[in-house]
Amino acid sequence: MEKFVWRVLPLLTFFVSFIVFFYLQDSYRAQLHPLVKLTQNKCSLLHHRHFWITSKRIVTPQGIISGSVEIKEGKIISVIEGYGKQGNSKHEEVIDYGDAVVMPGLIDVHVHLDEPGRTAWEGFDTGTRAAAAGGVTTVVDMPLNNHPTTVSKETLKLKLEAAENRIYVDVGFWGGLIPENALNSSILEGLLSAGVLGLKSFMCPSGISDFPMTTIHHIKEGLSVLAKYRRPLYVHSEIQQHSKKHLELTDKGGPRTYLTYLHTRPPSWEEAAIKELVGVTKDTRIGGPLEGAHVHIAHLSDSSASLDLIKEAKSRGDSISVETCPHYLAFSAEEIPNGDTRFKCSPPIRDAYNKGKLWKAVLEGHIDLLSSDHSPTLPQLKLLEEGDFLKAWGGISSLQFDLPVTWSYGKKHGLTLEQLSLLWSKKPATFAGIESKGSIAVGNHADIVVWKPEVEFELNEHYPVFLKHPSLSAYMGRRLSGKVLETFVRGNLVFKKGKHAPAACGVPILAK
Ligand SMILES: NC(=O)NC(NC(N)=O)C(=O)[O-]
Ligand SMILES: [Zn+2]
Ligand SMILES: [Zn+2]
Repeated sequence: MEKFVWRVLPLLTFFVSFIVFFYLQDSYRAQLHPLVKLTQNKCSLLHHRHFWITSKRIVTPQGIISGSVEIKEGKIISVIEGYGKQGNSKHEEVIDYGDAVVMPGLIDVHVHLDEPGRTAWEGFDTGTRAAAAGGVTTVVDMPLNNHPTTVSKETLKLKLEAAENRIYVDVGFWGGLIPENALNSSILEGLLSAGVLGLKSFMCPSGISDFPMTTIHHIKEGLSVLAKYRRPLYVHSEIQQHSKKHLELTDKGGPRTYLTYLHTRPPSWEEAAIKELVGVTKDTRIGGPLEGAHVHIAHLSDSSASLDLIKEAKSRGDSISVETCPHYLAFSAEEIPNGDTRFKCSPPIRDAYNKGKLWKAVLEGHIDLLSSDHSPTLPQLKLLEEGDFLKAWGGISSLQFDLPVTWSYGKKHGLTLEQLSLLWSKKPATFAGIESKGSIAVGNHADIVVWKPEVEFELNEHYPVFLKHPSLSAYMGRRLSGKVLETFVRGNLVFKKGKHAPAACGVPILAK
């Protein structure tokens, strides 16, 4: 027995010290170099910091090439022609994507993440996981629906605290322009100095009590501060045109009928707002009193008079731009089923004729960029059971599907991959002032989506949707083409084959 103990004991001691040594070494490393450990092991599903991506279809500012992109420490350091080729720095890992499309990650500048305060509606964690799964590598968060709203440097700080270690893609922030801060330039300057990328205001009630609407007078005040910072004003451009009495008279068959809702918010609301705005944007021209300021029209739905006003202002040299959203390009009023409040948004989805004209404007370059206006809520506030279009929350949930939806509907209208990339990456980057993103070019962040435009899938209950409330999305049940395979944010592989990287390593983007 004693002999046996003497034989086993050294072996046992060896094993125990072996385990203790590795345990201690690991925790020692973790304490000394937490960032190094995080970067190498958790931020990315790929453990290389210097590698190549090669594909037969890479969307670059010079067109689609068959070639390779070299990525080092989160940045693009070279782009060369020739599938499978490596430049001077050979011997690095090469990821071969064959004929899958390699494109700049999408930049969605109009997203309501609702945190802090209404995390039950969405949140930084769920919203940015959904973004990563959809090839969206940057989102810019709206200043409302979160509580409190982002209208001062103090409330921006709450946003930043809530976002810490919880964002899977990079996130910028819009600040809110409301009557209170419009009349107090020191609050606005504080908010802009704290790093919001620009301001957002509403010309009609926002549906959120601590985000009151602004008149054109407040907007002028806001623009004079923004001119100094050379940052844009983002405007929900609708002005209420008639009384409640009038709304009742135009009731087209009760609150469950989509036409009833459509008639409560006619295109004349958008036209009235844009008319007032272009009266002010003339001062943004070079040499004008508001030079440096810029007005951006949120979610344009009317492709007639409103669009003409914007085109005229642009041709006169005003600093103005406009976006529309996938839901105005995918759906038309005629096809919205009675009571299906998933489709309620403001301004409303209009008829098929309007949609056709909107596509034409997109393809001809009159609409500068696309954004989701992802604005979820709780299922009970969407009134899915009741189906009351007048009382339900207005907002469409779509963040994860920006790419396949735009592609599926756009390709029928002749949308090219280069146009898709301009509308979803380059133009939004320029508008938001984040020039280090938005294109596959040397020196830029390696924010990349790898996807297969030809692969079709059905958005059914088996599809992995990462949004907080998948059932709210108007796209559920649709068959789409364009499957996202992998997403890189600053060289970190944050999403692959339905899985996210273990740690949320997105960073806040603050203007300087
Ligand atoms: N409070 C909101 O989120 N409003 C949004 N609602 C929509 N679009 O229906 C918006 O951007 O106007
Ligand atoms: Zn809006
Ligand atoms: Zn919105």
